[in-house]
Amino acid sequence: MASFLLRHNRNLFACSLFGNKEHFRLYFQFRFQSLGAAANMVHSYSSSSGSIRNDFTDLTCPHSWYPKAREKHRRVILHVGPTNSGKTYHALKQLESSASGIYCGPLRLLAWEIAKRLNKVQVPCDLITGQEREEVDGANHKAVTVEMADVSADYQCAVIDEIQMIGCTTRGYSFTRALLGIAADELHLCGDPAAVPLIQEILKITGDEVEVQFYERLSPLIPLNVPLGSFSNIRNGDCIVAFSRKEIYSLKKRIEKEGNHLCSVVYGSLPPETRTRQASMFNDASSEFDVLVASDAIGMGLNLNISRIIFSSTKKFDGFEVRDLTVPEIKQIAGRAGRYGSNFPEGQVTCLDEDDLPLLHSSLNSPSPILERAGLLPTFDLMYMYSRLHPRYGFYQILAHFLDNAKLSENYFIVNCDQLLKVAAVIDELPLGLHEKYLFCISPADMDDEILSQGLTQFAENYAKKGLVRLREIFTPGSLKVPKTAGALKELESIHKVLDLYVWLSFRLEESFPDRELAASQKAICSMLIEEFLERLGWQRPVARRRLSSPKMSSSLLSRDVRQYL
Ligand SMILES: Nc1ncnc2c1ncn2[C@@H]1O[C@H](COP(=O)(O)OP(=O)(O)OP(=O)(O)O)[C@@H](O)[C@H]1O
Ligand SMILES: [Mg+2]
Repeated sequence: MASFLLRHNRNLFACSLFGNKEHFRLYFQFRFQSLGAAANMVHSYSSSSGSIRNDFTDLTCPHSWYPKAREKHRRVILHVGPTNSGKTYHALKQLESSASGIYCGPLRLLAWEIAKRLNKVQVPCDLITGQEREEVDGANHKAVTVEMADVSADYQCAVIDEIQMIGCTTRGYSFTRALLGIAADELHLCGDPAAVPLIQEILKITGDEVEVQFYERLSPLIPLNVPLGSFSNIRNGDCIVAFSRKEIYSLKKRIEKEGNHLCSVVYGSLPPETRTRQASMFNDASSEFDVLVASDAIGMGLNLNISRIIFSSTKKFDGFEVRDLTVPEIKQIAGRAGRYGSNFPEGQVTCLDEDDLPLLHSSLNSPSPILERAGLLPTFDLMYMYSRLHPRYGFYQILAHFLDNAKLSENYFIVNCDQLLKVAAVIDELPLGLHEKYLFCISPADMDDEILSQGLTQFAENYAKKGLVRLREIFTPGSLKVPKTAGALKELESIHKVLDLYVWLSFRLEESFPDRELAASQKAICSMLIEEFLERLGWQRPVARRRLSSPKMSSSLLSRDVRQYL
């Protein structure tokens, strides 16, 4: 029975994640309600049109996918205003004082920050992300990344942070799911005022009660009229923002060569635990790492001890083209300077290049464009029901059909599914059930990363062959080394992502990916080696400040296939 369900149920990971019978029971209840809701939707569609039956691509009523939330009359409070205006702070106050609750954030770093904060004020809080599960005794609260929001549980209070990400072209659907699906008496949404009209429009149909609270910035943010000038003008508390790994490392080297500062670095593809430690070192006034070089990975909600943001450029490559930063991007990033309660009561913002100043100034003075639509992805249940009508279709065809034929109301768009389609194209020939294919497709695998794509393919192939994937089949004995070049560093980051993917799969297909602990320990070694590289890079003070010593590695290396990249 259990293995059957593993093969067919998208939300089962919630059961293996929370792992008890009660959740199993709730899960079934939810699942059948959900299927029932979708079936009703189909029925009403066919009866109203008379001609089209079983149109599972009708996504015009996504609120009806979440019957548990629809049973509630939710009080929804929108906390909106500029960055650093106390939006999250006020929502968290409500969460802290509630008997049970959930915080959903866009970043693992934010979920970690909130879990730590709640536990510190004696509100036991679990931390759940796609790859972590830290349970605290007696916890009735959870801090999660938004993808992990549990729409089958009942909460007194819920917070969805950075709600404007509902318009994100890739992750928007997770925010929509949380917005429509979380069954809470009180739902607090924090973010940019640009999201207000859309949220109000979407929630008109749910019967929820919506109120809006506006906030003002708590400490001043001053756009400077002059660029940085010489690197000798860098000072304690500065954060330089750059948009490529190469530039981040070159800036770190350049600043450290001047001899007065040490730089922490934070960027998206660093292991999250490394990012957290780098950010903590920078935040710690007693540490020697007093300057931060970061990508826009710092741009959301984080509270860092930054006095001045310096944009190395106001253009970035977004995967398709080099384009100007948008108004919300500039405001979010600049908003990290001079956080209320930090070491710097006033924030400043400038650029390296004088030519970038006009865009910086105009963006800081402009409102973000009003959000028009929220992201959506067809649920697994809908795709499953559609697949039963077309048993010969692979997952790729099913997904492509939904993308081409989905009917949407004007408040929604279907998110960019390029990554899902890339994975589907690779695994569709394997003898896997639809749910298993779906899982591999939504896993955190960037198919443009060659090592990661190869890791995912090997996991899927081994799983299809034997139903069991031992990490040692993918990794062979050997030794990971401290990278010596930027290229080797990038490869180690990718290896970390392969291990991360194993851990992610182990939470969803628990019996088939049994080596979670081994994968987690290898991830930790990767992070330590990367951190060692970061410490060795650039100018160093003579005193060893190493906080982490690399353990002797006995075994664990990538198999021949992946090792060729080392
Ligand atoms: N009333 C308050 N008393 C004490 N500290 C506060 C108060 N309001 C906000 N803060 C602190 O100010 C900082 C910024 O607040 P918060 O993170 O809530 O801002 P925000 O509006 O959510 O910003 P962002 O848009 O960047 O997420 C945080 O460190 C928070 O703890
Ligand atoms: Mg916030």
